[in-house]
Amino acid sequence: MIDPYYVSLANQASGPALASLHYGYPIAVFVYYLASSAVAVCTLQTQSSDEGHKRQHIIKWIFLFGTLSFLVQLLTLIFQGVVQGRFPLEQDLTIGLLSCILVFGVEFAGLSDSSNPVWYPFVGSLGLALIFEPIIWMSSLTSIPLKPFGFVEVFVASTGAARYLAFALAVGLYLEGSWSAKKEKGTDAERQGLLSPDGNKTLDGPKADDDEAEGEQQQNGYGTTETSEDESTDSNKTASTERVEAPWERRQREAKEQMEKRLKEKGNWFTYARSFMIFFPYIWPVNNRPLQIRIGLVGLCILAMNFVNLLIPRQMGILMDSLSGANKENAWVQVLLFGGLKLVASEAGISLLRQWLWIPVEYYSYDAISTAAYSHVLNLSSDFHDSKSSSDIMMAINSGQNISNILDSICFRAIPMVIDMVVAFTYLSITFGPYEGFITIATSVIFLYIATSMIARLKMARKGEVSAWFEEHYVRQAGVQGWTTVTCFNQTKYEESRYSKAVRNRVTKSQTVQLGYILSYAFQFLVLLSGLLAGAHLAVYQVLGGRATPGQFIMLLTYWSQLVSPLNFFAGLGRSISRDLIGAEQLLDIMQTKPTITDKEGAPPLKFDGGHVTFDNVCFSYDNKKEILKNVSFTATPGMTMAFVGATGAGKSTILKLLDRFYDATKGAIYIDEQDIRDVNLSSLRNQIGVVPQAPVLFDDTVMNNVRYAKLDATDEEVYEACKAASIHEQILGFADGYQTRVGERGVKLSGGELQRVAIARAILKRPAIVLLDEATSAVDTETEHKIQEALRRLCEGRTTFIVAHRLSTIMNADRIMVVTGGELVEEGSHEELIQANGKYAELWSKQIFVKPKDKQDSTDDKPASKIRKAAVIVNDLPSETAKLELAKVKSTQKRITPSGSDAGESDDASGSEDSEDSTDTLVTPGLKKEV
Ligand SMILES: Nc1ncnc2c1ncn2[C@@H]1O[C@H](COP(=O)(O)OP(=O)(O)OP(=O)(O)O)[C@@H](O)[C@H]1O
Repeated sequence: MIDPYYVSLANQASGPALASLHYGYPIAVFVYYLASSAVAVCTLQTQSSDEGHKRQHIIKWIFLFGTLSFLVQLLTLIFQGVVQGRFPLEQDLTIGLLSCILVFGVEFAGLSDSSNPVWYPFVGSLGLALIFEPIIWMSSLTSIPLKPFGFVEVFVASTGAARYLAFALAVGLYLEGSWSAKKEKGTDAERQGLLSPDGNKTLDGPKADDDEAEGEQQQNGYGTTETSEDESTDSNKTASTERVEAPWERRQREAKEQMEKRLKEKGNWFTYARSFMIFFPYIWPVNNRPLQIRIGLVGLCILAMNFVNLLIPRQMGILMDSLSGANKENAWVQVLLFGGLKLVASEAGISLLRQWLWIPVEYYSYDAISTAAYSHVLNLSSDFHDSKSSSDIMMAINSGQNISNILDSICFRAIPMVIDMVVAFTYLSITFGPYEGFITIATSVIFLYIATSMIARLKMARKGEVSAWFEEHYVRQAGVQGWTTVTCFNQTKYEESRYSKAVRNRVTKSQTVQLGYILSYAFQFLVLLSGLLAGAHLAVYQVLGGRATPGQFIMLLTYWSQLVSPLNFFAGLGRSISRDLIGAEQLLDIMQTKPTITDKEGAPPLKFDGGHVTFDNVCFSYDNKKEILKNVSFTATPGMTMAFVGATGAGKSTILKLLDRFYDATKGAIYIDEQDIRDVNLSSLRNQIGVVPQAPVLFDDTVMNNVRYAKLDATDEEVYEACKAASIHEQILGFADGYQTRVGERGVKLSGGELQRVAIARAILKRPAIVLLDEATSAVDTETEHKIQEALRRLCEGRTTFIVAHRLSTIMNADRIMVVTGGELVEEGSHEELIQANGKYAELWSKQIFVKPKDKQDSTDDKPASKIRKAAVIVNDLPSETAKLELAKVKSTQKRITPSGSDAGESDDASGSEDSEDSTDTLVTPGLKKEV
């Protein structure tokens, strides 16, 4: 048997065909491996959740064996070279073997790192090896005369043959494993009945098993009593020790899940990346020719920079040679050229030009993305804003920067760096021969491999650090924000110790991470240093042999120093792109969300004609599951005041939200002056509606600007008039800076009553045609309430008004009162009519007017009367005369309906109301339409 390597050893010049085979073999395997792995990653095959191949372990060791066999052959070659004094060794063969060690070593590492690899890159590499190796043998046999075998030759030949057999075995094992896995799958599926025991149709085999297991778990889990005590204790333990997910972790997890979900939907990275094309008009200045020209020039600058990066080390070499006399160049001219090149490459050269060209483009995209995202968010509907926290939305809008970062990383850093590296590799290979090129590539590959795996290992530690950092931040923020609570409960010491613990925790974690990074950098540096030393030795060897000049040696060193930063950059590129993608994903998610409340195409503006409002069989659900409003129908004539009362959560505020089109009815329709509000222009509808919400939110601005927000072009006089009408003018003048007083965040510097009156002033300034009051008089004292009612009376005068109220005394004069229960209108009528009807409203009314009968009964013996009276005042704010009158009405109605006067509590209530007489305050006049 003749081994090709032996034959090659025997011949220094193996011919161009064999030489190209020696180079071509590892290159073909490596290119195939890289390309097929890239395809596997891009088409998401690496994310498969199948079980790993059962022969993976053994195939992995075969790869290691193959790698070692190349190493053994190389060592034998060196050994033989030393013994026979044949140096330099045959270049093609040596580099071929070195490259094979590198390529199969990388594949071995890849196989070791993944528990469920995509197989075709590995199996295909083995297939290529099985094709190439016999061709190399044949080629050697035909191009080289045979020589007799010695021990070394037999050893080398056996090693090659063993590798070939091992590779063939690996392919066989792979095929056998896949085939038997398929068979098992089939058998499992065949063994499964068409119906599972619980009657559900069985899905595919393993999944069905899982489902069954899950089913069993469920049977023994929630809702059963069979769990043993130990188990339940264990599960309790787990629940109590489970760490609560921090908001930032949740945000990141959700964005990552969203990204993975979308990736799966899209099927591969290419279509996934295409969904980001939505941002294209914000990144590429579509209609801006000057900016487009700038982008073109930036591209030229990048290419020029690549060229200068190539020239500088070369020029340095030439300068050195001119100094040492190795060439005949004028050293002065060369040093000038060198200086010129350095200047061109410096921050004051091409870089300056590139940045100057780029700045307007960069700000164009920031401007375009941020404004578009902000405007999109403002135009999204209530369902979106209800489902997202404001901080999440804020973060997403800021994520526009992430998209620019990705482009910046790829276009301005990755591509030029790849060009730099390819040029360096080619230039070094040409100047110092292919060995030097090989050393450069090998060092780069090993460096990248080590750096990326170290970064991956540090990921957990880094996550812990970020988590600790956020915790520190939250503890600090909670302490400062909740200072009043901390001080009231005298917990300063507790907060101090909590904070110092959080800081200590963070510092410890940061130290671990920092140490990890330092060690990782040291290790990466060692790899680069080894490569540099190997390359430098080789170069020295070449210089001493007269095949290169000292200047070229200097050039080599300069190139190496230029390689370090691209390599570091590439090691972290994957991580930074995936981080930016997660950020961009949040923005993409928002930009792809369509508003649910939109104008119909060509919707006309609302033609207002008095404010006739009709709800026609309106049904509504927030989540399409629970029905919140059920067949709500009513009509409000122009100028009418309509009140909604009922238990909390009954759906009162929802009715107002539908009218203002924060949501659309799921069934039925709402008409204003006989126009379906869905058919008119949204802006014109909202122009006609003024809302005074339960908890008005003011901007952190002056009182003047806050009121003027309702009508941006209102004069100061108009604002004063509105504030006078809202009975707040005098009070504002009493503030330190009058109308220029800042109200603080969300209006915290104003009292509840002031806040509500400013909100009313705003609504008055807007002069709406329809007024919506959602609990506009809650949580204020009687005196203030009186003022607010006064203001409201002016606001509602002559306008169709809808009021939601819990304190019935504030709406008893409304034209029509609707009682809402569980999303349905159960009663309607005026106050008098509803009392007469003695239904739900009368029940609510008597509860409010007769003030806590049960408490009173329970407590009369052991509680001081003053306390009882105080409790009464809070709810029953009718004056004694009115209270007596109302009481008489309710009592007479009850007597009429239940002549026996069966409810003893009611009569007790009556006496209770007597008690409250002297405690009731001045008349709270709702004063809307009717006087009591
Ligand atoms: N944005 C929302 N998403 C989902 N459900 C909601 C939303 N807003 C309100 N709900 C639910 O709808 C129901 C009715 O709410 P609504 O605010 O209309 O009640 P309400 O009668 O005005 O109560 P209250 O008197 O306490 O203000 C409640 O069960 C509430 O939990």
